[in-house]
Amino acid sequence: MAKKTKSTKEDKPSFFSFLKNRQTSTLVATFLMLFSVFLCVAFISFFFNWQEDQSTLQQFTNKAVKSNNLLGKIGANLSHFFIYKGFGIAAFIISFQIFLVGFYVLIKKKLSLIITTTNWNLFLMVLVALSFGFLDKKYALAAGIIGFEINEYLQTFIGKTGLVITLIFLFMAYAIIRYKVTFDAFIDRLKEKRAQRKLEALQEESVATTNKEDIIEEEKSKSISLEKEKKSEFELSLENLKPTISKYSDVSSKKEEIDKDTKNESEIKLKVEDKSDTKVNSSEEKVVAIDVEVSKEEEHETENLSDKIVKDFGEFDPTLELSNFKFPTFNLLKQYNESISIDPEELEANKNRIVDTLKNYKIGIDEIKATVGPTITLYEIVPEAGIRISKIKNLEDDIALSLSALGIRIIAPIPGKGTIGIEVPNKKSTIVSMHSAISSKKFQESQMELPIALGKTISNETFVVDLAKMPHLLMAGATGQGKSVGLNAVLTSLLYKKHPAEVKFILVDPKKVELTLFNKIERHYLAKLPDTEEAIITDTSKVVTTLNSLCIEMDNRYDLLKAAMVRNIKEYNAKFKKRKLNPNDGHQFLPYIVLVIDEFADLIMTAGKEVETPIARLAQLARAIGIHLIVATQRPSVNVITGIIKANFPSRIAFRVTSKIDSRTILDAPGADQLIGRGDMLYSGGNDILRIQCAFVDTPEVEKITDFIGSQKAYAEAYQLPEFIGEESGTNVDIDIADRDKLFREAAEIIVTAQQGSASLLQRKLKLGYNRAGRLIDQLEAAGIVGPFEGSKARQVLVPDFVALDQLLENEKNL
Ligand SMILES: Nc1ncnc2c1ncn2[C@@H]1O[C@H](COP(=O)(O)OP(=O)(O)OP(=O)(O)O)[C@@H](O)[C@H]1O
Repeated sequence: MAKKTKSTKEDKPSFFSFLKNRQTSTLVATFLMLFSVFLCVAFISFFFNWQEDQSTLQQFTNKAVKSNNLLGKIGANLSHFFIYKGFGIAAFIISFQIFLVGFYVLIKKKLSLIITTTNWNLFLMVLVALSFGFLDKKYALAAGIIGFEINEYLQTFIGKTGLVITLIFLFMAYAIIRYKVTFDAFIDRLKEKRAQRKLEALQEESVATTNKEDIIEEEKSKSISLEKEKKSEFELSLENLKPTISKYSDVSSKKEEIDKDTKNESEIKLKVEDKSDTKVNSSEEKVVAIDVEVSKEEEHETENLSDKIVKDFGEFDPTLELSNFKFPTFNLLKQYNESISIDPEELEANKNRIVDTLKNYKIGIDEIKATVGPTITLYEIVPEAGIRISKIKNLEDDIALSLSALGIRIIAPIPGKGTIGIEVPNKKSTIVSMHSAISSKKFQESQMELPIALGKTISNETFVVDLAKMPHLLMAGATGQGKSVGLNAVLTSLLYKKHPAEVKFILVDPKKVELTLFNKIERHYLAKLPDTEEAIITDTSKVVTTLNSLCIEMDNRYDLLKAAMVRNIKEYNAKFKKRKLNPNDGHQFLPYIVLVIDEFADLIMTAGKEVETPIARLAQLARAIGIHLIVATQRPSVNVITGIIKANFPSRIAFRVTSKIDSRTILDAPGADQLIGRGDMLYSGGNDILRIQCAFVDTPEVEKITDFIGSQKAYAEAYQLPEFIGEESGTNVDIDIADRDKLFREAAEIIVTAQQGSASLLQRKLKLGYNRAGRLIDQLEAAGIVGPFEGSKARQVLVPDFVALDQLLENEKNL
């Protein structure tokens, strides 16, 4: 059937079947090619003579009229028809196409190809005519009437710009569809050129190292593959009607050709590899190719979870809850006239007295220099050569007596200077205001953790110390010498520098009146025990509970530090801010806690060891976890400031005391008995003793500051300290299993896991109120899971693991 159809098709005489005859086809081809030459010549001649020939066009048959066109009247008329009336310059494409058709016929190209190229060239001709028509009218001949008219027509519809865009599109469409010009092809061509250049360069070098051969090989394969692509593209454009399979077979055959061609190029490599086979030159070493496999780099994450959280949410900001908190302003503090008045007469008189007195003891002076401070003037003496300092030191009291002035202190020698200092009080002392201390650059710019502006030194410099470094402070002084003012100066400094989120105070004030003003800032800055009304502690029994609670807080904080694997609160908070500690594991930002105890002697008198033990424990251990103690006392006797306390309070402040013994108790040195009072103090930070005039802050100023802070938005409640259950709350009563808390099992597991029997742990982990956590601990004790109450220490856990816990609870049920 198929066969039949085929034969009928073949039998039907085709329009172009005469071309099958080789003679006719050659004839037609020659005619077409010559005709195209004829047209081309006529067209060229037309451009030079068209104006003169215009009149001859109508008189085609008139022999008398001659045409200037090289090809006579026929040439002129044909040119007029194709160029003037037709497509202008683009008419040359017709001449070219006719030549091409003739050529294709001659070489027996397929008819389909002839038709396709003809169509494309006609399309191109219209496009070119259109483009020329776009030019000015004076170039009308370039576009021909058809080009011009189509142009005019289109311009009325899409305007000039529209036409330009359309033309660009049509030209691109022509190039893309006909020649397959694509962006990829363009890139490939560039690559091909580059590869070719590299190949040439490498060949020039002709260094036969294996490495380079590989590169050449690579480049070659690249160039081959590119060439392949190029060839196949070319095939496609010419024979785009060919079935795909034939195209592939072509490519493979071409590949072989290419391989042959490129054989020379790969000569360098072949030489190296063939060495062993040919054995032409035995002296040449055998090169064994080595296949190097580079192990893949392990992938690494550039950021961990905490970095990601910090990136997304920023660092943790502890001040966020009270982000609008405003620090107290300077104008809340009173300003005094603080310019130190130097009275030359006074200076001269004092100098003479010093010189005369020393002369009495046969001590000659080489030099004397005076430094005037706010309360005292320091006279620095350089004794004559040969005078032993110990002599002056021994005469200290006598000299002071001879100078017959209150508050004289002799420093022999001034540490690090080799001079002798004699401090003589000024007749007119100057008040050092808290304003000047707080507003000083030194304080404002300090980067300390807990900066305190204590006052001014003899050289009138603001004295700023870091409480966090102290780490605890002992303050002593007889009544009315400026202790309370000193405490207020410490607290005020911290209020001016630290956000409520960063520091919390626990204030113990047995006198009940000194620190009451700070009640106003309870929810900002104070810490207190749960379920207590007043944050400021005035009751001795509560002091004991608070101290023990603080010990629990200390233990809890140490646990947190341990879990966070850091050594101190600063590192811990930095880690927490960087979101490296998970709040779900109980981690939280830890504020510094400053415990201030006024009238410590009173406490020791009433509570004795009960107070001393936790204070000593805190003083010994609390520095790393941000709990700092400031203890003030009127009576610095040895039974108040015991050895164990003294040992843990390296920083001490002594206001004026009544006896040398007291001075020795507090400072381990005399001098405090020689002070003049009213804030005149000695500060010992370990080795040196400095004389400082304490900054003066009056009660109305403190009131203004606390009012200023108190009027601002506060936290919902004061900072909660962990509850401490006194011994009396420990229970031995058996609690009925049925009455147990629902969370009993969970609580037991937490306690066993942590191996630490504390109510605060349960509070944290189970998010419970203190009372419920306390009850749970009682129940756990009754069940024999935790041991009895042990004071400030966490209870012992009696069950080592879950297996033992399960067993214990199972046994209970069977009872
Ligand atoms: N730094 C100072 N500058 C000037 N005057 C001061 C200074 N410190 C204290 N004073 C004066 O001394 C008086 C008593 O001070 P303060 O109340 O601090 O004494 P105190 O040691 O606390 O006494 P007490 O132990 O009896 O409470 C103040 O009212 C003030 O006039």
